[in-house]
Amino acid sequence: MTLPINCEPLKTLIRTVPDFPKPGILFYDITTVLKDKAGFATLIDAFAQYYIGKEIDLVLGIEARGFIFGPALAYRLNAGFVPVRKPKKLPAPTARVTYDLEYGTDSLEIHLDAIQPGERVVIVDDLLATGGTMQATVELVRQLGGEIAGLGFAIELDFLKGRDKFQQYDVLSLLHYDE
Ligand SMILES: O=P(O)(O)OC[C@H]1O[C@H](OP(=O)(O)OP(=O)(O)O)[C@H](O)[C@@H]1O
Ligand SMILES: Nc1ncnc2[nH]cnc12
Repeated sequence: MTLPINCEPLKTLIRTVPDFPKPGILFYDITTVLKDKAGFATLIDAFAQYYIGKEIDLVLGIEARGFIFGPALAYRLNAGFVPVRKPKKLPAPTARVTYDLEYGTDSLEIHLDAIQPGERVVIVDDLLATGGTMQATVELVRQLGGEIAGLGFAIELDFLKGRDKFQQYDVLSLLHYDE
């Protein structure tokens, strides 16, 4: 069996910004790893290695930062890509869910015809904090009858315990932070 890709060295490429976007929030900025060609490739390779062979039909990316990882991963898995978007961006009929964030509330939408019942879906995002965003997306997939094969994050903020919301799912986080 191939050893999992160790992403730990990429922590040196992730910038933390205090008090963004609000006082008291330590923001994990991925732009600094994205612009590093080996860093970005390592993240996509690590996701791909985990999901290859799991018969994934669709990769869903959550606006905005899930759009960075989702299409690259979908290409590697020979899967389709579906955008999950902030309200009023998608042109055709949608399902919508409203949710709480670490720093506010928001809504997400998906096209009603984006997933056929029984299709196997991986949902990706850059970061798991409270899990509200992913929980809303899981609800959208459930409404459309998709089968959730996995939830993938580049970064997990372990101390916010967002993972507890997804005990029945296969959650992959490439990097973990304890504070
Ligand atoms: O686990 P949660 O507490 O829900 O937080 C995680 C979400 O928050 C951030 O997105 P944000 O809502 O800031 O939107 P953006 O990607 O458009 O900046 C991040 O990219 C995740 O999607
Ligand atoms: N602390 C954080 N840093 C980056 N993105 C986030 N999304 C929610 N919390 C975040």
